[in-house]
Amino acid sequence: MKDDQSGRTQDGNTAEVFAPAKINMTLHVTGRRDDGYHMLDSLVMFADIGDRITVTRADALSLDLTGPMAEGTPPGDDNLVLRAARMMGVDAHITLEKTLPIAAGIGGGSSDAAATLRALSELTGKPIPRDILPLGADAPVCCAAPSGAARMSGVGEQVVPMPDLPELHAVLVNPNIPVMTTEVFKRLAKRDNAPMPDPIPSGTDAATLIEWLKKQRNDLQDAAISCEPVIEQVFSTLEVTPGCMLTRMSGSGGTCFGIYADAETAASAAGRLQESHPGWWVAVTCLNAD
Ligand SMILES: C[C@@](CO)(OP(=O)(O)O)[C@H](O)COP(=O)(O)OP(=O)(O)OC[C@H]1O[C@@H](n2ccc(N)nc2=O)[C@H](O)[C@@H]1O
Ligand SMILES: Nc1ncnc2c1ncn2[C@@H]1O[C@H](COP(=O)(O)OP(=O)(O)O)[C@@H](O)[C@H]1O
Repeated sequence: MKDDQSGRTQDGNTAEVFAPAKINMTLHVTGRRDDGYHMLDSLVMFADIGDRITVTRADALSLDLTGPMAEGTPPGDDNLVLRAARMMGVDAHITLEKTLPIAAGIGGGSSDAAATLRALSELTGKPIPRDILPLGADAPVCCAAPSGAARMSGVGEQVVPMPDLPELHAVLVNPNIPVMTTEVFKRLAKRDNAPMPDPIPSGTDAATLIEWLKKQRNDLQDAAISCEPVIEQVFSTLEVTPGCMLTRMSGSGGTCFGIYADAETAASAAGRLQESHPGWWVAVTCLNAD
């Protein structure tokens, strides 16, 4: 998601920043540090759907939640949007339009926090702090979202832009059951898996990238399924949609995605999925769109 497409506006008192869904196209767990955090190697892309943050200058810090997913979003001090504002040391009235499901493996909270940092920086001219990892392991990669896709490693603090990847047409499916990231990591059977091969292919077309992605993994999938077996049903339902070229889970789940050759095929698959499973959250999206 490039900056000029972020929907950011500024009139002196207000700034608005789009907080895209983060999709882990791959997620290799390569080790564990002494503090319990896991070493990751992940190719991350951003969707053209997400939440929206609007910040307005004010004498005190406050948060309004709107949007279809507002109800499940923590309204208090522990909301990552408020934590990001406190980290910036800026008082503002913040509106979070919540569209993404919560605890879904698509980085909603981290993306909201990163968008808040960018909006407040835009509003005040203050720089974004260098160490934003305390806002979550996904916060650094989400802060880099305007540059597009990235390879994330370390425990999430190392982010290398991947500027030359094609866009991909996807359907995201979440069974509307929150999955706790800590619990998924706890249930991992193997923690010392191979990283992605080097280099990640760039400058290729979508079909070549998809073939490469098929050989990569999300090492959290089995552990997430053991937490919430319905994820297996999400996979089997996605896999049989016409034109589905690849399925994977994002992050610690439970959102899974299918990749399709074009927007029409993806939209048709999404229609079928929503019809057969009205209780699931289904969204068509373009990943890594210009
Ligand atoms: C797994 C990933 C992959 O992108 O995505 P999500 O499923 O959250 O979207 C992230 O690493 C999650 O990032 P985030 O949700 O910001 O994580 P944090 O709040 O920092 O950590 C939540 C918990 O996950 C575990 N954790 C997280 C990151 C990491 N590198 N090693 C870990 O072991 C720890 O148990 C930690 O207490
Ligand atoms: N702005 C926010 N949006 C979503 N979740 C938030 C937010 N602020 C704090 N949280 C908390 O963060 C946890 C992880 O949510 P989220 O970031 O949506 O999922 P994930 O880490 O799976 O990508 C939730 O349990 C939620 O209570």
